[in-house]
Amino acid sequence: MPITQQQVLDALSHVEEPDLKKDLVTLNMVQDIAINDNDLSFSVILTTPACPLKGLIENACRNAISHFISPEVKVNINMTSRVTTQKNTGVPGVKNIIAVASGKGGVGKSTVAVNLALGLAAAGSKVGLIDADIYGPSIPIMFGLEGAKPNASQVEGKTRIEPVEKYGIKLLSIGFFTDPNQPVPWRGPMVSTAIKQLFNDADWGELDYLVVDLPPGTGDIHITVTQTFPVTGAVIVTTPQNVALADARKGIGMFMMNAINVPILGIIENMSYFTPAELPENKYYIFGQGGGQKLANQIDAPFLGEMPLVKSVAESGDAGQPLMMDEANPLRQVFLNIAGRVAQQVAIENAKAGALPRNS
Ligand SMILES: Nc1ncnc2c1ncn2[C@@H]1O[C@H](COP(=O)(O)OP(=O)(O)OP(=O)(O)O)[C@@H](O)[C@H]1O
Repeated sequence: MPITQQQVLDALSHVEEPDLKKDLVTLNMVQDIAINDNDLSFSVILTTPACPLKGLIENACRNAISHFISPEVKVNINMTSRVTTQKNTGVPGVKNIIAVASGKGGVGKSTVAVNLALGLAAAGSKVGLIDADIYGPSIPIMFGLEGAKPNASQVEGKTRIEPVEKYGIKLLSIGFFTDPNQPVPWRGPMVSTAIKQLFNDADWGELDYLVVDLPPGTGDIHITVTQTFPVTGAVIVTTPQNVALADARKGIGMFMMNAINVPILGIIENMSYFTPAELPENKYYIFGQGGGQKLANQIDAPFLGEMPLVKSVAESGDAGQPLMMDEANPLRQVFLNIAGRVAQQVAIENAKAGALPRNS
């Protein structure tokens, strides 16, 4: 008996998307079914190319075909993706805005923002990065782009800024428009206007994720960004010390305020432990252990991962070669995992708001 399309759909309706808690057929994630005698092929449309559940879902599909139709069927699955979006982000073509924030300065927020953006891009997403840290923009240095000046043109009387492209992502920093040797005495309204221009006057094209590196703490820029643009969620970076965790909690409190109401995608703990290069198996928890995880538990948010304190991280940032660009660096995998978890949380937030693969 030849296999029918309906049999395939019935079999795959037993496969649940673990995060979205619905079956693949209901979610319209199964497409392009083609049957040729005993050969079956179809596509599964995931919610992000960085999906950490890709292998698990593929296996579950194979098992379902084998169990509900026949183990003899030769199955070819094309695992592809369409990043979901829940609302107009206010920036044409941009599907999701991810804010990266911290309570304290110097905890590695920019390092995380840069490598998160590159990690999402490495998995195949279209990614942009805004350095909104108006008081200490560090992204030009981390990308080796000091002194870079983005092209700007006038289109129908409006300024159009071309984001700079490097390492496969598009980026803009407030630092491209200021003199790095001069302090910039910004007033509140000037800050607000400058930040909005990075979003509104730039030609971002089509982006799956626009990562925004916010300044540390809570202030004008946070309010401008969260109230002007519907941010999909915030990633909070902290170190394990109690002082850092206390400040991170304040930052989280701001995102949770009614007037702001930005979902927390999760906590990333940086500088979790120190590992000397000559003793890679040893972990020294010099700032205390488990603080980031505890904070995540307290606010009922996911713990997205921990990053050790490693000399190569600081060196790569200073050299303008982010660690994600060094294929040999073992921390690269740590960031790919973190990027996968962040993308997963974005998809979950989008699904909560009713945005599923079929309608994004
Ligand atoms: N895991 C790490 N191991 C070693 N050095 C790190 C690590 N994370 C960050 N650093 C270094 O610490 C310094 C501060 O990091 P970064 O600029 O990312 O912090 P920040 O929180 O964005 O600071 P700011 O207060 O400027 O916003 C940088 O020199 C960076 O290279």
